[in-house]
Amino acid sequence: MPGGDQELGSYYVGVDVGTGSVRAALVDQRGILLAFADQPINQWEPQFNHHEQSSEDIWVACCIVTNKVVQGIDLNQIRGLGFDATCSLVVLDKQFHPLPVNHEGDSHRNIIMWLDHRAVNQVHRINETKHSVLQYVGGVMSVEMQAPKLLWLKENLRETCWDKAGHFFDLPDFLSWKATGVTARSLCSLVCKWTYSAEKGWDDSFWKMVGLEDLVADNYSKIGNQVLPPGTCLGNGLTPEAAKDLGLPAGIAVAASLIDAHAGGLGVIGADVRGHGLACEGQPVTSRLAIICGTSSCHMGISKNPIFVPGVWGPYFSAMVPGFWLNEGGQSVTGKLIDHMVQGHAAFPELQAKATARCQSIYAYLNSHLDLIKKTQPVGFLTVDLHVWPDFHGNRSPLADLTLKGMVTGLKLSQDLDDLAILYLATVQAIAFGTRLIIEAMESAGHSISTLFLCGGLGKNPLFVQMHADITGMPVVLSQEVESVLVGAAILGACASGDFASVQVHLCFCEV
Ligand SMILES: Nc1ncnc2c1ncn2[C@@H]1O[C@H](COP(=O)(O)OP(=O)(O)O)[C@@H](O)[C@H]1O
Ligand SMILES: O=C(CO)[C@H](O)[C@H](O)COP(=O)(O)O
Repeated sequence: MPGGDQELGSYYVGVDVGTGSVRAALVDQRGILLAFADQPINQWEPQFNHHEQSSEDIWVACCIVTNKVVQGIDLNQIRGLGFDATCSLVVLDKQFHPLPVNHEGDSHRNIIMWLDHRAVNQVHRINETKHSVLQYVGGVMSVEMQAPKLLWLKENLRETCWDKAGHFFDLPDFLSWKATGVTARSLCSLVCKWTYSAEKGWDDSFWKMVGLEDLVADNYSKIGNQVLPPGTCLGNGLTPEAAKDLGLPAGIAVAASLIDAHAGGLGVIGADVRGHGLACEGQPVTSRLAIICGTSSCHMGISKNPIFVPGVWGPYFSAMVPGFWLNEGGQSVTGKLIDHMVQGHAAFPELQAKATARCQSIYAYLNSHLDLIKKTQPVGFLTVDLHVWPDFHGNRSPLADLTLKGMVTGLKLSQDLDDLAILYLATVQAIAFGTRLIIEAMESAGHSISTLFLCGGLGKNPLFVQMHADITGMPVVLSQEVESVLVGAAILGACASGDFASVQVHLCFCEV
């Protein structure tokens, strides 16, 4: 965060709500992380492909982690707060109380998560309209976006949810509302998940054509009719009530939010890499692809002019870096797929026992086990006759086909730890090949990508990083600060405070 004229000793708090946990960090004016805390969050899967969370649970987790990271510091030094979160749909009634998004009527579960695929029929009908807004989501709307989920609620929970609803928020916007009482939405969420255009606003004809004309009738008050760029200071800042919950001073600046992948992208893509001897030094920022790898992977590439990439979301104007167009490729399950493959294997209990005995994570153990069994060949060759197709939850990009399923070929009768390690390797390789397909699609449409900037939980796995470098043939740059998504969130708070005019960041890097 260069160029600020703020006093030394100013701090910013970033809060990152991922799929599996909430994290907070205290960050100083150089972008250095001084304190970190995390807290797991609940998920419910009441039926196959229905994934739900609770906005109350998530707020409580935000409060726990924020209170922890500011312990022991002078609260007067905290100047700003920024949130990022997954793009899940939060439903509240007209008095801002949670409404159920399920047939059981459990209003605690008031979030349809981003990876929920209940609205298959609805998204199919939306895509059949071939409406022009679909050009800006790669030509095909994803079931993971908000319009199909809203239509599902209208068609399936009319009385218990739809008719009572007063506010539909993207999760990042719910958090900024909860902190400030301001219902303005971030340009990032509305552009990327709700079909809003930064240049033209809402398109009434789309909502009318898909059967959601009621949202137009009340001038979009339920889904947002005040839209602000990420990093804009909201209202009068942190309310006294939210300040008490979070353990922060009332009135500090709170920023309009970002979706989590976009915060990660912001945390790494504009980095000043001078002096580290990196191959990308001197190359334009548009040659960088930020990949944010957690439960899912998101591939964020920016351009000066709009680029239409079939099967890749966008182009979205100013949704991540102001003044640039964004294309967002993605794989719906990556970390979740690796966990699924490893935890479902017959040798998983043995793996857990052996990793625990060595005080290692299961992934560190598996990586060293692969090194043991690879003999003289490079580790990647262990999978010459075992292959995984990774679309266990459909394909987000570039095929944009939610009906696709996963596949494993080359299985044998044995199920020992060697087999588990090799299956894990094949899964990681399949995910990296998916990234390569996304890059190829982006390049055929006009992007020119030469370096990958990787962050998120999977960035902590050296095998995952190395396979991405080997399979794409591109250098992978990692931030020395592994929690880049949190740095992105804190940058928002720093901008909202007025201490910084831009969202650029200085970090240290190493190259794979
Ligand atoms: N140290 C690590 N080594 C290997 N994998 C890791 C490590 N830490 C996290 N992961 C993997 O990263 C994924 C979660 O990443 P994270 O960014 O925390 O997700 P989310 O933001 O979706 O909650 C999980 O699949 C987990 O197994
Ligand atoms: O759609 C997305 C971003 O546009 C993400 O996939 C979604 O927000 C989940 O993120 P994560 O895998 O980090 O939990």
